[in-house]
Amino acid sequence: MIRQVPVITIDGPSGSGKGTVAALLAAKLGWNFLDSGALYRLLAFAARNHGVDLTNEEALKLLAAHLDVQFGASKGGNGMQIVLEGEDVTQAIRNEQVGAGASQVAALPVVREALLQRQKAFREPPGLVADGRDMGTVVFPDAPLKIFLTASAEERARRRYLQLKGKGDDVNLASLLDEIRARDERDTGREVAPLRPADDAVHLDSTNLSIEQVLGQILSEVANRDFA
Ligand SMILES: Nc1ncnc2c1ncn2[C@@H]1O[C@H](COP(=O)(O)OP(=O)(O)OP(=O)(O)O)[C@@H](O)[C@H]1O
Ligand SMILES: Nc1ccn([C@H]2C[C@H](O)[C@@H](COP(=O)(O)O)O2)c(=O)n1
Repeated sequence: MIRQVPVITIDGPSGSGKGTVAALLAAKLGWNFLDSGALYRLLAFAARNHGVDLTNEEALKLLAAHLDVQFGASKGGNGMQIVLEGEDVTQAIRNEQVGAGASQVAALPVVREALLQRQKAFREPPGLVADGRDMGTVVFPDAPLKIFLTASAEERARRRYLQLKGKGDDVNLASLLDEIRARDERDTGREVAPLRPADDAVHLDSTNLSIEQVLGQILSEVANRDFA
């Protein structure tokens, strides 16, 4: 029997910590890493650069199909560098405005279809850790381990506040909580590939867990499975 390249999916709402934990897990296992949210963020960012309206489905479909992006190791070697049309946008795509735009374009079926193969192509030996909203339900439904990572909206807003404040951004906790709730509503309420746990997902609530504790619990799940 031919074995498929193994995939571990980590889905969940914004700020639950899935990106952080997925990157650490991929590094620990020596596997590839897909930050699928970055693709939607890149599309929203590129649309703004090209003056494309976020409701213009035809233009977005074209832009998504031809997105000129490279993912590589960051110069320090401890993260990912994202280059869009020759420009390093690693930090520029990480604000809440781009996140909201990403959530808006992600609700369009033509956009999701245009980005689907690009995501599947990350499935390369020896394995893949993929984080997002529909990794376990749509993109890699046969993944042998699926995690659904959550945390309370208040805790997620607090984390985002600390993260952005740490970068020197001028942020307001109440506004961040509103933005997180609005994004949750859009991501869970859309018709196509909504944020929801796969039927066979392992649920993890990280509200009262440190990053190390979350990683430890996922590694226990990995140890219980045969990924050879
Ligand atoms: N368990 C945790 N405890 C405390 N802080 C955490 C925890 N997990 C993640 N964080 C911090 O919360 C912030 C958001 O985490 P991260 O970007 O990984 O979330 P995310 O779910 O990938 O969000 P998004 O979907 O918006 O990209 C980061 O600053 C990260 O260091
Ligand atoms: N698999 C995915 C990943 C992301 N999105 C959308 C919804 C999010 O609000 C937005 C930004 O994602 P983030 O970088 O915050 O994880 O992109 C999606 O629909 N499906």
